[in-house]
Amino acid sequence: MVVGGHGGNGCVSFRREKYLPRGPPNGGNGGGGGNVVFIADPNKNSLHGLTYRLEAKSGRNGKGQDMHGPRGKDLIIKVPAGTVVREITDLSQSKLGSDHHHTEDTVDPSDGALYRLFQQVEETRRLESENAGYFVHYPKWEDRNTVNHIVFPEQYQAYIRQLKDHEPFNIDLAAPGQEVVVARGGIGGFGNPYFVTKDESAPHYALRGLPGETRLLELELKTIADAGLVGMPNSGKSTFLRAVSNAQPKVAPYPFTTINPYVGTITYPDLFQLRVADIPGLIPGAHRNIGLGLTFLRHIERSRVLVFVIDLSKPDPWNDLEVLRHELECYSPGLSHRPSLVVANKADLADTARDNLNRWHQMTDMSIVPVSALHQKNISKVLHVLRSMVSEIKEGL
Ligand SMILES: Nc1nc2c(ncn2[C@@H]2O[C@H](COP(=O)(O)OP(=O)(O)OP(=O)(O)O)[C@@H](O)[C@H]2O)c(=O)[nH]1
Ligand SMILES: [Mg+2]
Repeated sequence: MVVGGHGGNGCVSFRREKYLPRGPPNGGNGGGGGNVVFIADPNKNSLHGLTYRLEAKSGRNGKGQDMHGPRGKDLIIKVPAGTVVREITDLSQSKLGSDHHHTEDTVDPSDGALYRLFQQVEETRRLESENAGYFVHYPKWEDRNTVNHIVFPEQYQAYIRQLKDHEPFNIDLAAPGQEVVVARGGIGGFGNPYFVTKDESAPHYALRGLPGETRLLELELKTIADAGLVGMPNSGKSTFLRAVSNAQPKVAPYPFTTINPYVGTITYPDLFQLRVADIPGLIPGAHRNIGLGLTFLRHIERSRVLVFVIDLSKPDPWNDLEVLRHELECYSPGLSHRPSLVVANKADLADTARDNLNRWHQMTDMSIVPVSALHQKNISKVLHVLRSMVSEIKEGL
């Protein structure tokens, strides 16, 4: 939930001087509330550490002697580049909620918590619209002031209109440095000098500040990588990423070691860099979300080149490639045709791997690069091919 800071109230006050007991009005305006701002930061890799309620500071109230209240401080939140921000106006629209699972890289409270948050937002909105107390009154003047005829300042009206009819967000913070105000701070109230007219030289009222915008947002990190490692669990994707990049994802001899995408950077000798995402393993049925498949498929969608990592020591490794392609295609038609290369891993496991490779070569003209990620054999061949593929795509953009 994001909440803009409350606007400070305007002040009702009059100048007091020794020989001038009822001086002109001099109440300051309230400061506007701070905004909640998201900014895409290329150095952030996950949404960890974000709290469920992000609230900017309120503006201060105006004071006598024409002292305007200072604006509330903005709350600036750095999110990873590639974060998609969606506003939830109706729980059934929630993309993540409907996947019935929760990953660590998304701010995605359990269904119950999500529902409660949603109710809170609705409640806040209701109170805002019912809160008719727009005015601050001079002490004991509540009953004497007649404010029904007062026309609100245009800025104030505009803010109220915008609170009522804003379009729900759906923003892709893809570009580093891109920023968006996700909840605006409320406008500050006007002090009593604003209401001076020729008939009313001493208004005994001022305007209250208005609440900031309150919104319920859903954040999803869609990793943008040059290449994504796509493979069955345990095929050696993480081992491969460790071998080629600065990243140190966990490697273990069992499936689903990797449960969150992990992005590593490969630096070539001439300092050219590529970002490679280690994506959790896919299994048959992933497009129906089996094995948390949908979350992982989303990350694949954002990789320019797909690197299929296939365990060459298993029987019929080519079947794995077909299963993976099928899952990609079912998730997003056309995805399986994205530029790709096949890394046949565990080529060091002698007998089966060599036979498999020979048979595979006979079956297809596709380029299949045998490697041993574990022993770092033939890795440079993959890096060479990968670089030329990515460069070609980038030049074409
Ligand atoms: N012999 C051999 N074993 C390998 C090779 N590459 C990876 N392994 C082993 O295979 C197992 C799985 O490796 P990981 O890198 O964790 O596999 P993964 O594809 O990331 O697995 P998930 O994260 O579960 O999807 C580990 O025990 C690795 O040591 C290789 O080239 N040769
Ligand atoms: Mg892994």
